[in-house]
Amino acid sequence: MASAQQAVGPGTSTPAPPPSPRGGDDAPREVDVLVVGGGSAAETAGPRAAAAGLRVVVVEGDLVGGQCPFWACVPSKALLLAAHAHRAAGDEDHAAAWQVAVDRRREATADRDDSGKAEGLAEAGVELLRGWASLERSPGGGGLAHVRRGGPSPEEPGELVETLRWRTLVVATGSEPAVPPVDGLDAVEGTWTSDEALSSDHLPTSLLVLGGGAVGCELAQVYASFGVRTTLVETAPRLLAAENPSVGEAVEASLRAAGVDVRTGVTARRASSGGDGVVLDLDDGARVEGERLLVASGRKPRLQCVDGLGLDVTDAGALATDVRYRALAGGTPLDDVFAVGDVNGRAPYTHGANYQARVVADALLGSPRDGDETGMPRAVYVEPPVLATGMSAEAAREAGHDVVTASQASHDTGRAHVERYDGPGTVELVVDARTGVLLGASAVGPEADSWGGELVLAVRGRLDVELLAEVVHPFPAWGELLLPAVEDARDQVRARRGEGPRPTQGAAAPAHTA
Ligand SMILES: Cc1cc2nc3c(=O)[nH]c(=O)nc-3n(C[C@H](O)[C@H](O)[C@H](O)COP(=O)(O)OP(=O)(O)OC[C@H]3O[C@@H](n4cnc5c(N)ncnc54)[C@H](O)[C@@H]3O)c2cc1C
Ligand SMILES: NC(=O)c1ccc[n+]([C@@H]2O[C@H](COP(=O)([O-])OP(=O)(O)OC[C@H]3O[C@@H](n4cnc5c(N)ncnc54)[C@H](O)[C@@H]3O)[C@@H](O)[C@H]2O)c1
Repeated sequence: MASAQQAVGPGTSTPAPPPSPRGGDDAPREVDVLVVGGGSAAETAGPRAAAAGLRVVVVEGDLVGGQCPFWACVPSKALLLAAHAHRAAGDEDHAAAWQVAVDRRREATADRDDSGKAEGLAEAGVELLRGWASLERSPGGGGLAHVRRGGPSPEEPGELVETLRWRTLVVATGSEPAVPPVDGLDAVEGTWTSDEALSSDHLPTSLLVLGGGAVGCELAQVYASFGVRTTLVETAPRLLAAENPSVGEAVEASLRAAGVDVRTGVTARRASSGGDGVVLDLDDGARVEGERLLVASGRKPRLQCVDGLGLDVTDAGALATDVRYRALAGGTPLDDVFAVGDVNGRAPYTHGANYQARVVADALLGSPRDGDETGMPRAVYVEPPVLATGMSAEAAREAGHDVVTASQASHDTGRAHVERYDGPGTVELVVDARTGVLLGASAVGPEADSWGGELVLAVRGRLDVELLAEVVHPFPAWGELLLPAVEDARDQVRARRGEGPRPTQGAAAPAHTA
């Protein structure tokens, strides 16, 4: 397997805030808040705590900013936008368009120069210490952090540069690609994780994508759009399998339209070198090949630095936390150890990390509160994009809700008529049949990542379909799509209550009329 990202960075602390005091000549420096991992979560929590006068140190072994700006969200979105534009232009010069995309990706990621991010922390009064941390916790609370520098990863951290004493610890170490149990995978040349797929300048002739989650779907659409013969293999019966089925169906149609050979309901069993480069044997007897194999089969939290702290770990391998993101030990929340972002596995998105970090910052400032992730959005930036929030219908039923669902095709509204949109996409609502409260929703359609924000608010606000049916959207905005589905759900809820549907005033206008 290709190596993970290289250790980068000048290898020095960013000089800004005054150094924290030492406890004595040889005693470690003391800090109020130690944040391990300088990604999205740290960039949110650190400055908030420092602004309140706390001595905050962020320890980062790689790039300040973490995954999102350099290896994940930003480069993937830069490539996706370039890919959508290239497809829309109908241009056949894939090599030239790929070069434009790579240039845009470089610009968007500042060529992986994190100095601006480091300066941002310094300006916010946060001390940055570059290196890999390993941790100890004292029986009475607080503990030590040993920071080593020069090695490529927490497993090979390099020389000890400093030991700090912390009062409160925020573990924000993110996640790394998980390697699936596929025979022979380790021995095969030409495998990529998303890191390589988002940093390579090379446009392969063919690509195998293992996994049909967000990474697999987004990157399959990117590479196929630039003429790469792309095959995607997914174990589940559909893509984005945790969402309502209409999501996976629409995304599959989009990927197929971009030329991706989508194979769902099959598992890769064996990988070997041969053919175009890499060969995968699937459990349905088929054999597929590609110049590169992108392993996009999930990520696992990075827990190396907390080895030995006795913290609880979930079945999914994440740090267990309570609703205030306090780490648990023996089932009990610790007041001096928090875990935020991908490392706790609760909401593995940049906005999830940022939200949790805001909640933790409030606790650090003496105003603890529970986090509430109801309505946490899940977006996938294929074209047309996906926006899902709250529970899928299946998850709601499993949680014990009596559910009604209602849907509306994205091409069946005035805006679609104006834009001549006849592509895939559906809005689907998941409503509690007893209360009429919107439990969840998914939307696939043009700009759904933007107008679907209204569904996030509705789920987070626990709004009911009676109220939602009174919300008026401007004509001809995409948001008008919601009304027919909302009215359908409302009428189903009324019927369940024995109220019967009430005729709707000015009911959903025929799709293509003003
Ligand atoms: C390909 C891809 C695309 C994505 N696209 C999106 C998207 O469009 N939108 C979205 O919301 N989310 C997206 N995500 C998810 C998003 O990137 C993560 O949820 C987010 O970056 C998590 O932030 P974090 O702060 O928890 O961790 P990270 O950003 O991973 O930061 C953790 C940091 O900790 C450091 N670290 C680890 N161990 C130690 C240690 N012992 N000592 C010192 N430092 C350490 C690491 O070097 C790393 O920099 C994407 C993910 C991938 C893989
Ligand atoms: N737009 C976004 O917000 C965005 C974009 C990309 C990634 N992310 C985040 O990054 C993380 C990782 O995403 P991901 O897509 O890698 O993981 P994922 O867990 O969402 O999806 C992995 C998929 O791989 C499949 N799979 C596993 N082993 C397989 C095998 N042997 N053969 C065939 N299929 C197999 C699984 O069934 C699953 O559907 C997630 O937390 C995701 O939310 C977010």
